Amino acid sequence: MVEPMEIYRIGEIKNGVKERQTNKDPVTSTSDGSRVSIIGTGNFARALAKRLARNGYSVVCGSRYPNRRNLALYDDTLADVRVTSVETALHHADLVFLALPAPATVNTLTPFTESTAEKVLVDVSNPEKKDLQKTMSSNAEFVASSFPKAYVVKAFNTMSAYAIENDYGSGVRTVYVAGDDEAACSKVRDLTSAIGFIPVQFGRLSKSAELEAMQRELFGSWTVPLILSAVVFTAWLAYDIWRIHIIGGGQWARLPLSTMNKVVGATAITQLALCFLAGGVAGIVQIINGTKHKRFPGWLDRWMKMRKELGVLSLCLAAVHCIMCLAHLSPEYYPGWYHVTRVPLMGANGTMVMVPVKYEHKWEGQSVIGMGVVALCFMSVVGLTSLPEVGSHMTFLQWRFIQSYLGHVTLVATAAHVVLKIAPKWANNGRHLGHKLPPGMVEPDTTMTFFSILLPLFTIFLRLVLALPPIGWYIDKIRAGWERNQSKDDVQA
Ligand SMILES: NC(=O)C1=CN([C@@H]2O[C@H](COP(=O)(O)OP(=O)(O)OC[C@H]3O[C@@H](n4cnc5c(N)ncnc54)[C@H](OP(=O)(O)O)[C@@H]3O)[C@@H](O)[C@H]2O)C=CC1
Ligand SMILES: [Cu+2]
Repeated sequence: MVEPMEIYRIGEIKNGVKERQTNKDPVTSTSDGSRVSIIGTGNFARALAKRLARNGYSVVCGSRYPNRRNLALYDDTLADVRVTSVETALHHADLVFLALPAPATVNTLTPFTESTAEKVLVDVSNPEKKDLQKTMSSNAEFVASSFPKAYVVKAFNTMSAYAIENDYGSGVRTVYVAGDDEAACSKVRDLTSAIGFIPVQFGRLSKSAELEAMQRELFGSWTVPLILSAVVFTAWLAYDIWRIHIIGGGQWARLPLSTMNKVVGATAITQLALCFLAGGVAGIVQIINGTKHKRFPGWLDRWMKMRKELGVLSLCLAAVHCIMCLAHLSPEYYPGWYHVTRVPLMGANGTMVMVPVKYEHKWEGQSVIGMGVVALCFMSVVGLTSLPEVGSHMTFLQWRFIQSYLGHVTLVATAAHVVLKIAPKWANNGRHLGHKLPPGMVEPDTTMTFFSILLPLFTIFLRLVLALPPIGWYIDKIRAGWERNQSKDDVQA
C-alpha cells in the first residue's frame, strides 16, 4: 500500500478547501512513484483520479482545454487533482493513464511523442471494431507501435468507471494487465493493488485484443447459452401451442400462464440436462482417445465451458416455473392432484345437499410439488456456487462435491419431479383422455412434458453407465493420468 502523502495542488480553492502548497515542482520531478498522470478528463479519468487521490497519490489530468476544466465541480475529492495541458501531464509522472476515446488516443499524444519516451502508458480504451487500425488487432498495440520509446500496458478496460469510483470491497475487483515489459506491468500491478483491486497478469500486449474484445460482446460467455435457451424455449412453445391450442382445441386464455409455465419448466430441465450431458460426452471422448491429455474437439470444449451459464439459466427458469406454478395451483388446472371431498350445503329449497369440492392434495400432487421444491433448493445451491464470487470461498473438495455430486442429484430430483407428474397418466393408460383402449394397447404420450424428460433421462443413464464398473474404473484410470497407448509410445521412444 502506498503511504498517504502530502498532496499538493495548484488551482482554485473550491468550497472552502484549504490550498496546500509545497515547494516541489510538479512538472520536473517525475521519478516519484506516488505521482500518476491521466490524459483525459471524462468519466473514466475522473473516477480513477478520485480513487487515486483517496489513496494519497498526486494526480494530474491532462486536457485539451485545461482552463475550461474544473474537476472539483464534480466531487470534493477531485479538488486536489490539477488539470494541466497534455504535455505538462506527461511530464508529471512516469505512469500515465490514457483515458481517451480510442480513435483520439494516438492523435492526442503525437505532438508530444518525445515526452512519451520511457513512460509507462496505460491504455484503458475499449475501441469499437471500426476504430481499430486495419493492421492492428487492438488499440493498445497501435499505441505501442506509434510510441516505440514508451512502455505500453493494457489495463483497467474491463472495469467500469462506476466500479472504480464506488468499489468499497465488493463487486468486480479483478483488473487484467497485459504488456510486454515486465517492469512496466509490475508498476501497474502495484498501483492496482495499492488502490484496492486485484491485478491479474493476462499476458503480453498481444493479449490486449482479447481484453478489448471482451468489452465488445454485450453478454460475453452468456451469448451462446442465452441463444440456446431462446431456441429451446421457442421450440417447446411452438410444439405445445400446436398440440394443445391448435389441434387440441385448448383454451387460448390458458396460454400466458398455464401453457407458458409448462414451457418454462421444460426449457429449464432441457438446459439442466445439456449442462450435465457435456461431462458425459467428454467421458466418452476420453474413452475413445484413451487419454485425458488430448484436446477436446472445439465444439465440446465450448460446450464444457458454457456449463456454468447453462446451469445458472436453468436455475432462473426453474425459479420462474415455480412462481408460475404457485400462481395457478388450483383444482381447475390440476384436477388429478386433489381428493374429492363432499361438504354439506344448504340447497335452494332449504334441504341440505352434499357438494363435491376439491381442496386437499392427493399423493400425486404432494409428491410432484415436494420433489419440485427439493430440486429447486439443490439447484439453487449448485447454481450459486458456480458463480466465482461464491465458489472462490470454497475448498476444491467442497466445490467439486456440490458441482458434481449434488449437481447430479439435482438432475435426478428434477427428472423425478417430472416423472411423478406424468407417471399417473401412464398408469391410467389413456383413461384420463376418456379413451377405452383394447387390452395390451398403450396410449402414446405426446405431451411436451414427456418429450422434455427424454434428454434428462438419457443424461442420467449415460452418467450411470460411465460411473459403474467396469467403464467407471476405466474412466477413473484415464482421469488419474493413465494412457492407453503409453507403453507402445514409450517403447518407440
Ligand atoms: N467510462 C467507463 O466506464 C469506461 C471507459 N473506458 C475507456 O476509457 C476511455 C475514456 O472513456 P470516458 O472517460 O468514458 O470518455 P469521455 O468521453 O467521458 O472522456 C474522454 C475524454 O478524453 C478527452 N479527449 C481527448 N481527445 C478527445 C476527442 N477527440 N474526443 C473526445 N474526447 C477527447 C476529453 O477530455 P478533454 O476534453 O479535457 O481533453 C474527454 O473528457 C475510453 O477509451 C473508454 O473506452 C474503459 C472502461 C470503462
Ligand atoms: Cu415443474
